[in-house]
Amino acid sequence: MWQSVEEESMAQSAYDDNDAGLAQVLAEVLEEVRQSIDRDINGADLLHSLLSAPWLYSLLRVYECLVQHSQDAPNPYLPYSTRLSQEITASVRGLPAPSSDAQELYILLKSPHMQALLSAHDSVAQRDYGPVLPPLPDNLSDNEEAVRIVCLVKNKQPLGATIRKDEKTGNIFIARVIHGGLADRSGLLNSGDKLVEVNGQKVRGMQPEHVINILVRSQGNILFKVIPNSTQPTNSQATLYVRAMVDYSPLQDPAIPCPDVGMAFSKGDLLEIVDQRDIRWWQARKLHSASLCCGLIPSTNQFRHKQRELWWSQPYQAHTCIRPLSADDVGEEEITDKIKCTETDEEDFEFVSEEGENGEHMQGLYIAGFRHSLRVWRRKSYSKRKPSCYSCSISSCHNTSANLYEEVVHYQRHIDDPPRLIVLIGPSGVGVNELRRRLIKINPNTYQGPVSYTTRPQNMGEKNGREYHFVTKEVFAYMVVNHKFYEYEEHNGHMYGTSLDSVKDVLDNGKICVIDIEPHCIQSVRNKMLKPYIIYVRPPSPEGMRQTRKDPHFLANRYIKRYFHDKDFEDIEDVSRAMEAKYRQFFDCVIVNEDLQDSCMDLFTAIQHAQEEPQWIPASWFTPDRT
Ligand SMILES: Nc1ncnc2c1ncn2[C@@H]1O[C@H](COP(=O)(O)OP(=O)(O)OP(=O)(O)O)[C@@H](O)[C@H]1O
Repeated sequence: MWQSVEEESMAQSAYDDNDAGLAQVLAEVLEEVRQSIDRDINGADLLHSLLSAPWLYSLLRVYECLVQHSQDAPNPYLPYSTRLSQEITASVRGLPAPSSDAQELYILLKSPHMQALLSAHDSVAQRDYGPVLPPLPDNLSDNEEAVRIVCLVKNKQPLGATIRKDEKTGNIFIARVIHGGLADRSGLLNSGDKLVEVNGQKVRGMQPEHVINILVRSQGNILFKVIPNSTQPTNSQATLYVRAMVDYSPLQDPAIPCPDVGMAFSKGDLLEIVDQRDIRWWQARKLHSASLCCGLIPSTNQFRHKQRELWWSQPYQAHTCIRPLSADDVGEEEITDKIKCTETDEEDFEFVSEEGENGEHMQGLYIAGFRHSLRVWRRKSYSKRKPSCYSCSISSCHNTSANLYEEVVHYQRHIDDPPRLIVLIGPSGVGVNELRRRLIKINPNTYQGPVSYTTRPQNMGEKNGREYHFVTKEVFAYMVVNHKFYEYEEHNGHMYGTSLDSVKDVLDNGKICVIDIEPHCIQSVRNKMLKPYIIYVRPPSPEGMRQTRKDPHFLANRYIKRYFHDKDFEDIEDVSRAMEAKYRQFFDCVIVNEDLQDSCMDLFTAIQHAQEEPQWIPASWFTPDRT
């Protein structure tokens, strides 16, 4: 704190002035009177004897003690900041040699405008801005002891609670209080509380819609009379973090008890589940979302409910926010399931069942592709391909995962852990190979690809274990049957495959293994050992592709190169859209490959991020035993 020399001396004198006692003043007056006696002034003698009287000095000492005490001890009745200011000034006064900063603080706090400001603050802070509750009615009978009167001030936020009606008794209950909502934050309304009155109107026997109308029409304060639920279930379960595996929209879910408090989410969203007390409907919020208020999401029990076929046989009925609930309604058997994505799509089913099936089945189902060796085939195959996962509608692709959610944990790779596997995915032609190739070329000591297996004969100049592991058909078949490959296929009568062990070899050598795979192979590499970080390479718009892919060409077959055509760009965009719709829940990162240099930088940054910063990974990959 800076202070001029002049200010400093003023501060010192102000401090000294306040310190001068009355005794000093009296001593000076006494001296004056003594001089008056010498000058023979009438009455001076009398005044001198009066002022020198010991009792006067005793009185003065008592007075000074009282003054000192009142200055040192802050007034307990003063409001907080004024009192604090007094405490500080008293402490400074008590210092034998206060520093210049302490003196400046003293002057500041003693200045009239600062005291006025503190006083204004205290008077505002002391004012009660809460609503004034009306007095309790006098005529409350003895058996109404447990009644709670709750007054909430209506604002633009929803109440954050739902109600239900017990059809047998006509009673209205608070069905659910949403975490982070107005009712929850008040702490005064709980699920199971019986609603007796709203704004003086008895609600028993009313339809829930009618009660809602009363609430909607109310202005300002809303007065609830409730009988608290004495058996409040405690939320003992810890917060659960999950990744959504499907898209969900409460507005299209006929089974949700109240679509208005439902929370929509998309595949890949990270959700924080804060309340699982209701076995069918959990309360969750999206991670990194600005809103603290939770929403209802279907629980995994709801999803797996055995009666879900029942729902499909029933006509769709739009639900209002308030659903009358009969006593029977609470029975689990009555609740119908509603997750649209449980619908079995034959083609889709075929697609996911691939994992874990035996080799022959896999072969018959799907032709995997090796981007680095057989991309020609894949490009051709898009145009020939029958409607499959790439072209089916988004809704029919909901069944990619058998689960609604995947539990996740925040994971920070330990320095001694092997690097995470880096997986690149993208529609053929988007530039996955180009990016991977450049990454490895720039830093071959850090990045490496796995060596694949093949049954084709070894060419001149090739070395076993460098270009390929050259194996017999029998060995290859044995490896297929034993699920050694995460990807394999036949080309020109020869088999090609990449094994999980080849990937592990690279990782065990401390290098970052970078692979590019077809998306349907994701599940083959998603495991605890490899902890893959999946990067999706997305094409820019067709116009962006056109601008950046003027010169590049791709191999139209093994020997002939051809330039991209407009149709290629449209195809790439279509395939990309379908791929994302089906698999985006598995993507950890998305890179739009427009400018090649920028994309290389993005890829490099993403890989660094994956290896060095905390990431959400499936809980099943986590090893808790590391300290
Ligand atoms: N951002 C880019 N700008 C310009 N050209 C690019 C870009 N990305 C890739 N290319 C070029 O596009 C062509 C196709 O790229 P690449 O072979 O990597 O595709 P791919 O996704 O691996 O598909 P496939 O597996 O079918 O080959 C190559 O000639 C490559 O150099």
